Amino acid sequence: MDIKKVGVVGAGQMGNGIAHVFALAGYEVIINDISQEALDKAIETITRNLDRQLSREKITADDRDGALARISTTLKLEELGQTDLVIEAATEREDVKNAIFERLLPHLKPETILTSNTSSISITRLASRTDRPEKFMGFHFMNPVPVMQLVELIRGIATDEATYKTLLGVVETLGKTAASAEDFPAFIVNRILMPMINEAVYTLYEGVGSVKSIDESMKLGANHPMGPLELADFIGLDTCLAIMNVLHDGLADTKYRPCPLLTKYVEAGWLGRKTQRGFYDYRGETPVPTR
Ligand SMILES: CC(=O)CC(=O)SCCNC(=O)CCNC(=O)[C@H](O)C(C)(C)COP(=O)(O)OP(=O)(O)OC[C@H]1O[C@@H](n2cnc3c(N)ncnc32)[C@H](O)[C@@H]1OP(=O)(O)O
Ligand SMILES: NC(=O)C1=CN([C@@H]2O[C@H](COP(=O)(O)OP(=O)(O)OC[C@H]3O[C@@H](n4cnc5c(N)ncnc54)[C@H](OP(=O)(O)O)[C@@H]3O)[C@@H](O)[C@H]2O)C=CC1
Repeated sequence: MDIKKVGVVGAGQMGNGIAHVFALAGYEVIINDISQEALDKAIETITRNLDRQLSREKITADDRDGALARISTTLKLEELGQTDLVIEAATEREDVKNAIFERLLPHLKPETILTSNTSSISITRLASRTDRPEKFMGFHFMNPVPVMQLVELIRGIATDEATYKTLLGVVETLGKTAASAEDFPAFIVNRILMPMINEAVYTLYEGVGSVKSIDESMKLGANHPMGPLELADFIGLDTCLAIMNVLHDGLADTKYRPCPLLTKYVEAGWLGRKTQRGFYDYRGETPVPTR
């Protein structure tokens, strides 16, 4: 199938990154969100990140202007009706995603491929609630999308070969690398990454180390580009907790139990960078550890 027009649902950090890379690769992109403020912020962020790529000579001014001209935004989900591919990148909650698909489906062309950027939720279960499980896939980008090379492709039990091949081709046009993962809780990257982050939170909770010493240890001792707590703040603590809950429920093993301290931060609304407070406080000039 020839993909030209792409719809992105959810204008958060993943939605804006996904819109950015598709527009830069020449696709027409329409972004939907429930909040006008989120849509405005997404355009602002995309512009800033394109400018950054321009200043580092990764792209030309024409590339930047072309990409921005190919992106539009809407509060009306039905305006995604004429797209060839939809990527749902809204909040990591199954009820939110199901409600989006339910409202969107009556407006979609029958041949449109429907995907979710979910970090952890069963693709088979999400697909089964739609009218096109054979044209439904997990399309999992990594954060920050313009920088990270990997895209995980997750086939549900009913996904057909044509859909998989189309998305493989799309990943190639983005200049990224696809890895196939089976449809089990949190797929590959988060099955491995999230228990590490959760363990870092336990290490903090049990007083083995401070925020600073835990992050420094993993950066300088294991060569990670970010410490695990800094990375958790970057991903979003609500998303980290949601993924741990999917692992815990889906694999029924106590080794995946979310750390109570992670739960407490989420209960406080301290979700990391996106709310300016998490394991670090980002409200000043430089991030300050909160413990
Ligand atoms: C939760 C899930 O479901 C799955 C996930 O995504 S898990 C999260 C996966 N992501 C990670 O693990 C990220 C780990 N962190 C990193 O790799 C790095 O810290 C980082 C790439 C984010 C930043 O790197 P850094 O060296 O500290 O910062 P910085 O020098 O500003 O940026 C590095 C490059 O990326 C570019 N960049 C950073 N963010 C960018 C963005 N949002 N858009 C465009 N370019 C960006 C910079 O321009 C810079 O480019 P050059 O190499 O050409 O100079
Ligand atoms: N953060 C990460 O590192 C990664 C996240 N993901 C996945 O991507 C998805 C999005 O995550 P992320 O971008 O971080 O989350 P954010 O919280 O940054 O953004 C989510 C956006 O979706 C919006 N939204 C909520 N409900 C709806 C709806 N019904 N219709 C349209 N938009 C809606 C939110 O609006 P509002 O704020 O008003 O609620 C918000 O703007 C999740 O499934 C997550 O698991 C995948 C890879 C990496």
